[in-house]
Amino acid sequence: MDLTWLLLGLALLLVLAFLVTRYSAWSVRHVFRDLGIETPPSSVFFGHFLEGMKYGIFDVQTHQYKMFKDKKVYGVYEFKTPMIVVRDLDLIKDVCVKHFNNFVDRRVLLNMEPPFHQTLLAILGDHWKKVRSAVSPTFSSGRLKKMCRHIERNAKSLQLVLDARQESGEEVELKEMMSRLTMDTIAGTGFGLDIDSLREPDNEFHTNAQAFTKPNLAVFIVTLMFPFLGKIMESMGIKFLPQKAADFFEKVLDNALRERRESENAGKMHDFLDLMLNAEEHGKEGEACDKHEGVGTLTRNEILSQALVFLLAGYDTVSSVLSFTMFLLAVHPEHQRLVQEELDKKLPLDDSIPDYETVQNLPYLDQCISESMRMFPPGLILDRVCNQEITLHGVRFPKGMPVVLPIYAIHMDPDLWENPKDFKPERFSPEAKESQHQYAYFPFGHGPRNCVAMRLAQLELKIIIATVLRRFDLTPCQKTVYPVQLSSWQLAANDGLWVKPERRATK
Ligand code: HEM
Repeated sequence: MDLTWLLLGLALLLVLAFLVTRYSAWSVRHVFRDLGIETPPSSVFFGHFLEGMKYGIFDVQTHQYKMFKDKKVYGVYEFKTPMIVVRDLDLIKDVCVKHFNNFVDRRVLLNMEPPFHQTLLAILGDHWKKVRSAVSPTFSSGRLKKMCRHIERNAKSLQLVLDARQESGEEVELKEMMSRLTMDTIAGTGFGLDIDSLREPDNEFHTNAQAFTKPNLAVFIVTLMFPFLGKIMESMGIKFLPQKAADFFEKVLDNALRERRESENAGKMHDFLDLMLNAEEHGKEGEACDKHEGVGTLTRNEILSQALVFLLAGYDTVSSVLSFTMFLLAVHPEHQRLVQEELDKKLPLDDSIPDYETVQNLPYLDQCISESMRMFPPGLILDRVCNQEITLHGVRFPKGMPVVLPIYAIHMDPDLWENPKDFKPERFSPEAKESQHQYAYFPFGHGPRNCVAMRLAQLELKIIIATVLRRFDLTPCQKTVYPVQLSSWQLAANDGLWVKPERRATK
């Protein structure tokens, strides 16, 4: 009898939750009508989410973008949340740069647990400004030069691994290999740690980082549908990100910070850790941000959060661009040859690893990397939230409205890029760039909230690709599948990115 009542109660609760959610979804259907913004047909309950499930995020983004070809913006519903998608490039400039103060924040759907809840990606307003100014100097030219030795060390390691593969005639799946390499590089550039997951398949650092790239999508979807259930699940220990991996990194980061504090090299390495320790001297955990003594002071949680985002934001992004660029060059040998000719001309004729100075002037390699990030940008969309109502180019952005900038669709727009599916590095030659709209290409975002580590990322990309292509020809192999079939949910090739390294005949 008790059980029957319990089940009945539960069923009633579910029906009630469904009705409330359905009603609240109905109650926002007028938003775009009131704003005079068109929106593709959608389900009241799911919004446009089901289309994403059915066709995948890439196709849905480009399809909706094409539907409103002559409009500055259009609207989409993520379940019941209305969001304005900006497709006009001048309006994108206004949102990201000219009227940045109205659009400082990103949407924070699911944040990490303390102590990692204050990453640059997630924090808001003045708090973000303070932390961003403390972190930005990490990527000055002087510091980047010092970080370079870690990139060079890992490039050497990659060279040895590729030597072995080519001797045994094995093919290489680039994404897997580049993920390991990137993790080793981040551990070095960020924390002064020497790890070698390239040659140690079960490296703990790498395994835990991998766990972070496979979050619990069910938690994410349920939170989108019923935000209140997200909080309940969290309190029950059902989390979006794996707690075991978070605990592992908290320990690693605390150890790295402690060892550095006690080391005689503290303050002399000029890397991210030094900078964070320097900022830590004045900050006290628990203080409200406005009570800090000024810009440049950080609490322990702020430091741990930035350290973790350094790991996470730099991992999948850099490894994706490395692997897609090398893959595209393998399937387009004519462009690979041009990169190699440039390397042969500009780099010393020995086996040394290219360094900070030597990769500064490799324009054709730059063009190939840019073209690869146009076709396969790791950040598919950017978002901002309007914090103060504003009307721009006749479009009213109400306070609190999420604003989406569809990077992938813009990079694939045939009106901006002729035959956008073709790999043509010539699009980024100095002459071609002059005729491009400055806001038609933004793999690192735009404006004050763009990628804080763009220069480090570009340095890593150039050193690693130059190291590989100086010594090897990358060629297609039996497992190579081109054109690339992207997964529906993330920037990943369904069939992998397979190539064969062959030692160059000329070297
Ligand atoms: C090719 C590699 C990379 C790409 C394509 C990339 C792309 C991006 C994009 C699109 C954004 C959002 C920008 C915006 O909203 O306007 C971003 C933000 C960010 N990225 Fe990167 N990123 C890369 C590498 C890295 C690396 C190596 C790190 C760290 C070491 C990093 C750390 C961050 C951080 C902390 C933010 C948030 C910045 C803020 O809100 O102030 N990224 N990145």
